[in-house]
Amino acid sequence: MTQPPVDASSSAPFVSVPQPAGVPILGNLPAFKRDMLSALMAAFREHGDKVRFNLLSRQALFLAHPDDLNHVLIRNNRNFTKYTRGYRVMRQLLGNGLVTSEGSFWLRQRRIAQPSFHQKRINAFAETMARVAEDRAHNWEQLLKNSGDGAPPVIQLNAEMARITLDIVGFTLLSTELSSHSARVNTNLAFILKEVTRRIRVPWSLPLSVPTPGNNRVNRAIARLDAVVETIISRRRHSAENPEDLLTMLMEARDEDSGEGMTDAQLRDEVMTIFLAGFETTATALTWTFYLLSLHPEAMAALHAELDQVLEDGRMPTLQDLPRLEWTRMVIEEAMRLYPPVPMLARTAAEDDVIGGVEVPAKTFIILSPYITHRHPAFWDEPEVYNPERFRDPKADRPRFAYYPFLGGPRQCIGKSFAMMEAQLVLATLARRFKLEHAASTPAQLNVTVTLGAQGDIPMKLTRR
Ligand code: HEM
Repeated sequence: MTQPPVDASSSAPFVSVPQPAGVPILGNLPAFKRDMLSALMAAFREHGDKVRFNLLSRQALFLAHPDDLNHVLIRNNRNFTKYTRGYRVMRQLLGNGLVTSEGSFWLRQRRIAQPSFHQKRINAFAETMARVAEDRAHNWEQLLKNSGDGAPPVIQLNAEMARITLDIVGFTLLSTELSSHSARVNTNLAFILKEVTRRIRVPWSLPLSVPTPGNNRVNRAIARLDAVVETIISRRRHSAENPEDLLTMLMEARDEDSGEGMTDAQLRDEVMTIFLAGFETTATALTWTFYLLSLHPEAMAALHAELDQVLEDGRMPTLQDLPRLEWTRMVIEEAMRLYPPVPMLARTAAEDDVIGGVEVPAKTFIILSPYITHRHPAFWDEPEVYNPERFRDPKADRPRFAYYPFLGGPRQCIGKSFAMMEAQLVLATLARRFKLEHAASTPAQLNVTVTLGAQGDIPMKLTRR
């Protein structure tokens, strides 16, 4: 379902877009502060594809229709920048790396990083990805052995997945073993992402330099992550080895004009970004994939049947197996439809524009949400129902932005192919040997920060297949 063609001369003024009722002065800000994703969903259900919000002094426009997403992310992408409050807070807390930077500086950094993500390069990571998952599988075997004939051991799913994906990013992109830092990176990053979200939702917050107890806690978490990043960089600087990885590319990059390399601070920000973007997201995708499989035994049985057929004699999966691990791909894609690891994104309109027939003034804050568009009833039958079959045909007749867990356009996730290959290999490696059953009596609750995690963690009973 596409929207009627736009005739700019007959476009509707911005104020004609429906707006949910808010409170005096603060407008819709309190509803956002309480639960932004639910506020967006309620507004979408009531008002449809475009909803206007009043956020204290700023006007925001939420867009759910794939045509409008195409306009913002591709057609007129240059007009939609990351100069938003959210990215500013992320920049303060996590630095000015690939995710948060803008303009010619971003483009230069993206060009430096791009070769590390070429398909050929990524293909060479397949073995490492499967091996890291296999190492974790040995650990799970040990847990099962230790439990003997007693109650099956219970693992914390997200922590397990984060450990695996952090190690994969470490070995493949930084040639560094990171699992010993896993708990520290996980805890501190989770805390910082929560803080980023809190700061975005309040009208103002004190700069980090003001030593309040809250700021001190944030600064300590940043310092702990910094210490891990600094160890990685300084070890490399003092090492005789020069592996062909992303870290080397970043360290050897020279400015075309000045011939200068990146400053230590910039290098730190890029490595921190790889932490932020490269492991938490894939861990979240795998967590929801396993969780949903545990709630849908028929989907789990289909997965096991596929793995038994493709990985004869229970061998480890390889790069060559990926095209035949079709159901494995489909359950991951359906999990990312229902629980996209990045549930909401924002942009700022640099200049006046017309989006889907509506005049949008410069400085309007634009809100996008894969979580909501992935449930758009015009593009998804029974959107709340778990059904991996939707993804059997990769060329299914859907508009480009009906499904966009990795975004699209120039700012599309640089790690898209890396992440899909990693998720398929990790899921195949683990699911061919184990069955995970949800071990809590109540369903997992969402924890919405920059990413879409579960509150607490998701306990899973571990058994051998
Ligand atoms: C399932 C896993 C993943 C999902 C769903 C995901 C999703 C996304 C999304 C939605 C964005 C756009 C963010 C924005 O506009 O602010 C993004 C950007 C990015 N992602 Fe991913 N990502 C995943 C895995 C990865 C991995 C494995 C890496 C690296 C190893 C990575 C590195 C990046 C980087 C560097 C950017 C910024 C790109 C740029 O603006 O040039 N991501 N990702």
